[in-house]
Amino acid sequence: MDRLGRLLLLSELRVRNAAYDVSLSRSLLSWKRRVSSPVYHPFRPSMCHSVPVSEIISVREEEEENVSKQIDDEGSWKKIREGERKDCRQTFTVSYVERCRQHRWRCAEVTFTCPDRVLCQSWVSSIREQLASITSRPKHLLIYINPYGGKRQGKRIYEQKVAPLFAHAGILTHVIITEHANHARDHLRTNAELKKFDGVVCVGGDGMFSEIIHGLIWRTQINSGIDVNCPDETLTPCSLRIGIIPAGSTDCICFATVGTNDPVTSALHIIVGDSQPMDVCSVHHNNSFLRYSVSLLGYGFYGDVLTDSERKRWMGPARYDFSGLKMFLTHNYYEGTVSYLPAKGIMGTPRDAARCRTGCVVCQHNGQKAEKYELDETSDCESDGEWRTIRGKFLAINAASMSCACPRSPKGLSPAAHLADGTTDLILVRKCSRFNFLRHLLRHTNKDDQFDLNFVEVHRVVRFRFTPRHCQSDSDLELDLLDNSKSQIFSQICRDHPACGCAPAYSSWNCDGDILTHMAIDVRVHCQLIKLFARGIEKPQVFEDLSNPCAL
Ligand SMILES: CCCCCCCCCCCCC/C=C/[C@@H](O)[C@H](COP(=O)(O)O)NC(=O)CCCCCCCCCCCCCCC
Ligand SMILES: Nc1ncnc2c1ncn2[C@@H]1O[C@H](COP(=O)(O)OP(=O)(O)O)[C@@H](O)[C@H]1O
Ligand SMILES: [Ca+2]
Repeated sequence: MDRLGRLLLLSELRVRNAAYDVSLSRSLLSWKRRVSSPVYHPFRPSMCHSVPVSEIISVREEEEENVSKQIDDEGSWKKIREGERKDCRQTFTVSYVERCRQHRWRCAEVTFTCPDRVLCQSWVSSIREQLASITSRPKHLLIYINPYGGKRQGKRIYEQKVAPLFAHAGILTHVIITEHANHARDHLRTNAELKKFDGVVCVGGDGMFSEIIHGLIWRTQINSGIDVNCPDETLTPCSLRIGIIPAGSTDCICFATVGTNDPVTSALHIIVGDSQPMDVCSVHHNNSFLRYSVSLLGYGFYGDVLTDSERKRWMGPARYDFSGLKMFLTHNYYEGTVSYLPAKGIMGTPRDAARCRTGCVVCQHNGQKAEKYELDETSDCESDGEWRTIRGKFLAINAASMSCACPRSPKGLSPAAHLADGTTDLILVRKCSRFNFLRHLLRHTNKDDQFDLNFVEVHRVVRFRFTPRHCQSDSDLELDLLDNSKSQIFSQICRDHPACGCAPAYSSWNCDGDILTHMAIDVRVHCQLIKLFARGIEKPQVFEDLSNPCAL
């Protein structure tokens, strides 16, 4: 009955036949073992537990079987029908989030036995009331499943691991199994009745997530009358949150926002109604819109790996390792010009030791700053800054709008990048020996700093442009994918015959796992344009007991 954490209910109930003092406040459900002597028992299992109300999944009432029976006149047990005995003991079971190793969440349960039915109902209705007052929880979700993503397990993962949890939490779902590429994107753009839903969930990989954001962002801009072809437009943030059930090959967006690629953990973050804002880059070519990106925009190495791996989809996720090794050995470099606008007046640098974690203050600070710039039309943050230009030969040009942590590289391409700070980390890897490039790559997998090498530089930017060296005229810029792949095939042959001395002129951009059809691009970061059902990676709970009010 109050907002100050005072108790709504306090009763003596039983858990596994032991007496507990159970209390409910607006924020916490706690149960503490009653002890006759205050002597400390070092070997007794933890006697006090508490669960934030925000992490309760559901509560259900059930009659306790053995107490609802009684011996009849002939001396045998008979079951009593509901309502026959007012004092029959009742139980209620609370399902809640339990944290396991490596950021995994599981659904745990505790059953409380009440001395009578009235008290049991009072507990169940009080907990339900508290849950109903959490307005951030989704009630109706639109779900897209890519049956061909990753190891082709999307449908099975959803049906076996996720659907039962959503049903348990009372979430209604509308499920669409995609029949072709861009099915989800086009459905979101035009057909989906979005007003009916509190969120969209994709079951698949980064490519599938990309489809969802393209559908949602496009629809939101059209509804607000925004010209998506103009790179200088301020985009309208999407109101619907997006959930990711990982069932793809890299799943870096899920890994970098949750800390693990685990369908149950993701489903639980959706159920509890988490919200994590995220930056989105818009990619334009000559004032026409190409794509959005949230994780990696990579030219050179990662572009070539993706182009090569697309032909090996049948290999599943292993295609990236195979093509990665092949492109490492091929060792192509590309000439071009990169211009960028450094992020000014923001907190954080790409070489920070601190990481973007749940409730990140850097994201909050920079997010508020970006919002202020957008409200104040007289100050244009971009004209305040100064463009810088770098010309050179690069093995890789990567823009990481977030860490891009994934199981292959748990710290990611840019370990200190932030999910929602309105910037992207531009990483330039200049032409170097194979040995040095390997050193750089290996450092993605160990504690050493992958930027601490004299052929690597990294800049935190809000906008950048790239022009490949041989792209001087418009017709060159419009080289299509076919020409590009042809040039790669010929250059591959030339590479194999060093006498020719011809190196490939062009790579392609890998945009969140999609190949772009143009090389000359203009990229701008839009701070916190979308929201996910996630909370960022949680900091390890070292002093868990101290944060537990029962322990104090
Ligand atoms: C020697 C080991 C080097 C390991 C280097 C690992 C760096 C990994 C950084 C990964 C960044 C991933 C960014 C996300 C990209 C995704 O959007 C996108 C699409 O994902 P989806 O298929 O789930 O839809 N995925 C990708 O573009 C895949 C990129 C994966 C690159 C793997 C590269 C492996 C490199 C292996 C080099 C081997 C050299 C060995 C020499 C002895
Ligand atoms: N039913 C479908 N058939 C074929 N391709 C699809 C289908 N649904 C989605 N796609 C496409 O498959 C691509 C890869 O999907 P994704 O779920 O990211 O898996 P992966 O991580 O293995 O690449 C995406 O670009 C998406 O557009
Ligand atoms: Ca960012």
